[in-house]
Amino acid sequence: MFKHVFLTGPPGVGKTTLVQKACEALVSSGVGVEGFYTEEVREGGRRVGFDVVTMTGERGHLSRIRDVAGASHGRREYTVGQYVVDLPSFENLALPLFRNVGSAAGASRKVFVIDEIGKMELFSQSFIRSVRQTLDGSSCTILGTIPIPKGKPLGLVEEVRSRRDVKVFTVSKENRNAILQDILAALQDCLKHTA
Ligand SMILES: Nc1ncnc2c1ncn2[C@@H]1O[C@H](COP(=O)(O)OP(=O)(O)OP(=O)(O)O)[C@@H](O)[C@H]1O
Repeated sequence: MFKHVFLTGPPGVGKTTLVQKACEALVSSGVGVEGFYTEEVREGGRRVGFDVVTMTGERGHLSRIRDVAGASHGRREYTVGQYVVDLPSFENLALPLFRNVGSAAGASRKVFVIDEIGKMELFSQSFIRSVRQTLDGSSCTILGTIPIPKGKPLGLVEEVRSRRDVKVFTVSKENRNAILQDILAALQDCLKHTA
């Protein structure tokens, strides 16, 4: 019996788009949706970083390329390739969402979106703890995304992938236009068991 649904697949294949379509359908059918997704930020045609966007429309930095990130002022820098992760900004926006969904009043018939559990997000130990708590919690269904394995295994990502209560869909260019109904069916099934 699955409790959570995760999408995986290569970068840019359409995971976030599917999460957004699934959320629209869930909201139309009366299911509450909370959480966040990440969105690339472009300036003058080039990608300058990523933002975290909550379901209620709040937005903050997740990362910026080095030349627009500003000076670190001696603070420890967390980087992924050319991107400098803005850990305080990410944590200020994302962590309160977990606290809310974890409360008894906020949890049932609700889907909590975590898009994504990736290298940048995993610099936050508080985020890792919050994800684990939500995965283990009794009444909330997660719709999340994880990257495909590449290079050094990412602890929490592999943990999620191998959990018996997580249904993982692998998104490809071939199936991305046909997989939404299967994702929604899996989520409805999860919700039946957590309601
Ligand atoms: N089914 C589709 N058909 C055509 N284009 C699509 C489709 N789904 C997504 N795209 C386009 O592909 C691009 C990447 O989509 P999206 O952000 O959903 O991918 P992603 O897998 O979440 O990427 P990332 O790994 O960077 O998070 C976007 O420009 C989006 O409009």
